[in-house]
Amino acid sequence: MSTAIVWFRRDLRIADNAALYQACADHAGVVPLYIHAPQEEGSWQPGAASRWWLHHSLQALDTDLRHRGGALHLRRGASLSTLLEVAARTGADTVYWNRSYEPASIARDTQIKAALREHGIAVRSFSGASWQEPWQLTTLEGQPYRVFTPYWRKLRTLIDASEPLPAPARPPAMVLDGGESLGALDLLPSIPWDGGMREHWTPGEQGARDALELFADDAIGDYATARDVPARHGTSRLSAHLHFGEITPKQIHHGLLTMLRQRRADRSVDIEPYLRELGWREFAQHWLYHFPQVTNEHFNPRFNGFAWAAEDPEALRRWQRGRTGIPLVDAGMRELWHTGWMHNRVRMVVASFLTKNLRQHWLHGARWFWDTLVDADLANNTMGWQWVAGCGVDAAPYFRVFNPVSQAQKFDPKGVYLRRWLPELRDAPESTLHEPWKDRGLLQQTGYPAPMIDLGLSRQAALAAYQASRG
Ligand SMILES: Cc1cc2nc3c(=O)[nH]c(=O)nc-3n(C[C@H](O)[C@H](O)[C@H](O)COP(=O)(O)OP(=O)(O)OC[C@H]3O[C@@H](n4cnc5c(N)ncnc54)[C@H](O)[C@@H]3O)c2cc1C
Repeated sequence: MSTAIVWFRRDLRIADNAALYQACADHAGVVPLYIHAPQEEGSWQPGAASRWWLHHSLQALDTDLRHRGGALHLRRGASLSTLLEVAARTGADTVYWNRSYEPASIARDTQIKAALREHGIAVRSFSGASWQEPWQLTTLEGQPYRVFTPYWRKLRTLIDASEPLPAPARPPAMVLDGGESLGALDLLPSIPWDGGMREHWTPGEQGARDALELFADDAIGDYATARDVPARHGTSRLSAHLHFGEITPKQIHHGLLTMLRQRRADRSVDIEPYLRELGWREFAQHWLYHFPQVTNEHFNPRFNGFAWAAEDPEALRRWQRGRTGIPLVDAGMRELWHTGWMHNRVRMVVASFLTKNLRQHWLHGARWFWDTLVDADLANNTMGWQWVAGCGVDAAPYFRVFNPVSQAQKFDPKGVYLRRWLPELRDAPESTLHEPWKDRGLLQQTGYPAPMIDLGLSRQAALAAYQASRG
């Protein structure tokens, strides 16, 4: 009887899992294994919110495997020695995995593949949760893409809505004793600050499917406009599920079309704007694959001489806590703290405020997001921060400084989002809600802070710094 190990990593699902599917087809015994080895993720080890999600996602995967007569074998320690040990114990002759594309994972997996082969153990790796491998698309000149639109045009021609792989017909039924308990991985916070996350999220494959159904029922119809309204549940909220590989773009595409066919007499729903956003995710992976240094360095070297302000711990603290005195910035930062997620438009606004009005280096923001986002993703987060800061790929020009007041007036005119996250301003009249500093009495009564910085003057200072850095 031949035995294989399926090494789960960022693919915590059973359906549309090529590694699992193939291992179950080719081997009588299959050991589903997860190795907790955060030290192998370089300088970007998972933050607190990601660890919380991971705990629950592993639990969900284990439950699903148990329903099929298997169990997730949990270990911690170095991946290579653990794989060798589990292979020796079970007699496994092949290790299966789905690829991850972050620089540290690529380096580690290359090494592990070679070492396993030296030990006579075969390795079969499969495409991760993406439409294309990040190295597959190139420009006509054979170069990586640096502009999204042509990248997406090309990628779109390669995407079809074919059916994703089902769960394996013969499930992995091999149960090993002697692993770690989930609790022993120490992923949950010791102080219970995770109530808001529990309220908002259901990690795991079923949670991802439910989120997709909700999106198909409620929001896909007017996604193109509603996606910019932070008070609405107008986006799919699938980012963390995608990051942990609980669902794939292929499943989303096929699933949406199927659900729309089943539920709607009206066939006119256009899912293209949504697919395009998934394209940004893939563009980020492509970019990070070709330019791995960007996690810590400006992509545009012109910014190497930029005069970022000195690190200001007090300013950073006010931004992190949502006490800047600028309502949309504070609402977003508090949404993040409470739920582990922030609406995309508000992410752009808070990032612009930090990197332009406060002129703090984008890495300070990227690190905070890394620790607090349930969807913290090295490619997307790095691209998002560098894009807003102006130094990234296909980035917003530096002089585009988001004005948090006009953004709130445009996308949250009645202040529904602001009132939701800023209890101090819940009863503020619409006339002053967006600029509460215009009513000193309101600030005194409510304790909401005065703005920590003048938006107009700080914008001018940022633009002057940018001009100076260009020489
Ligand atoms: C400063 C900043 C930091 C960000 N950090 C992250 C991060 O760590 N992880 C993360 O997943 N996204 C990040 N984003 C991108 C985006 O904000 C989130 O993907 C989105 O808000 C997630 O919500 P959703 O799933 O409802 O999105 P939807 O609008 O439903 O989009 C569907 C999916 O498309 C992908 N997507 C959408 N917008 C983008 C984008 N701009 N760039 C890349 N992929 C995108 C995501 O996988 C998302 O789940 C960041 C954006 C900014 C401006």
